[in-house]
Amino acid sequence: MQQPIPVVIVAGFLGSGKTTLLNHLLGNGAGARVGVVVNDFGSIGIDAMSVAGQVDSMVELGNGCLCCAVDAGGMERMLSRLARPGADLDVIVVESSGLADPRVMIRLVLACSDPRLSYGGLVEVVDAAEFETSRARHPELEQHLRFADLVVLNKTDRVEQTELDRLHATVGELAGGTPVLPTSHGRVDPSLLFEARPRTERDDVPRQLSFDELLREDEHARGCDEHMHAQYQSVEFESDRPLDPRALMGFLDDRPPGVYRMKGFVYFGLPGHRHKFALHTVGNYLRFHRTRWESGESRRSQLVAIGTGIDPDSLRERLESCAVDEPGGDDGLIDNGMLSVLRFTH
Ligand SMILES: Nc1nc2c(ncn2[C@@H]2O[C@H](COP(=O)(O)OP(=O)(O)OP(=O)(O)O)[C@@H](O)[C@H]2O)c(=O)[nH]1
Repeated sequence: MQQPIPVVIVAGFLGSGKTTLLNHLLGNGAGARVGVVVNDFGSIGIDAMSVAGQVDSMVELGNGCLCCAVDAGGMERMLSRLARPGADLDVIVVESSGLADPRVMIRLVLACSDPRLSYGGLVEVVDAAEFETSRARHPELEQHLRFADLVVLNKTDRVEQTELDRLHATVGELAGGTPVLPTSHGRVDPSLLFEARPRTERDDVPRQLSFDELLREDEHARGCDEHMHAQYQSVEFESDRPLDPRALMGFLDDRPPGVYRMKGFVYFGLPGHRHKFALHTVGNYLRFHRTRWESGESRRSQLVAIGTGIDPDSLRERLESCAVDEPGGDDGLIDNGMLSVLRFTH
């Protein structure tokens, strides 16, 4: 019989770099056929749009956290669909939402009885620049490290070397001996992940909580209220009208309180700047990336804001006020506002 397809879970807090890592794997997999399950917390599938086109086979689950929106049967159906004969996948990567509980994700994969599938390990992505702030707010993030088979300490370019060394040690300690790989932009050698042995097979690594304990723990039965995502909300905004760059930058400089993460695509519609601009904010971090519109894709902006205590109406109102009928307006200024966007564009 053929070897079962390993199912690797990629988890990590909001904006830590999971999609970036996934895209790196897809682009550098040395010919490996990769199937993907993507899960967005918001109802607009920004992550799915960010990986589409590169992946051999994808299942998308939007509007809810995989760990609560899907039961074991649902997970098995999704994975079995990807593992269908003919798809000939080498690995399936499940990218969980930034608010999912990795323990639940592991349990869902382990509960699959399809012999074509096997659990391939948990990769926990940590944002080096935001970790200390995030774990102060969500101490459960420390626990998540303990279930990882590999911790990717991402965004090392955003911290000083001495701080990085300190973080590396702290994360390593919290992860209880699991390897910690410092990197930037998710540039992890794919062979590390596709060959990662699942935790069930590893007896040499000190653990604070055994795998059986993890499985026995019925924390999820206590309900979703105790998960991080119960505290979080997502607010979606879409517009067919172009957004004025100066107005949008004004909004981004003064983001509504409670917004931790924003992502999506922006259409400015200005001459020379008609690309699809991907927007990401994580904490104070702000970046645009130029991407391409698919052929036939309508030129529009789609944004998702994720955070706590956001007033959805006022957020949408403020974004709506950035939309214009005619890009560029007629103020006669040479700088049409794009300079401030381009300063944050990579
Ligand atoms: N400076 C820097 N930016 C990074 C790095 N890795 C990812 N980013 C950026 O961080 C932002 C968020 O990255 P994503 O890969 O979308 O993060 P994510 O974990 O998938 O986000 P959610 O799915 O919303 O939880 C994007 O702008 C990335 O380009 C890195 O190593 N360094």
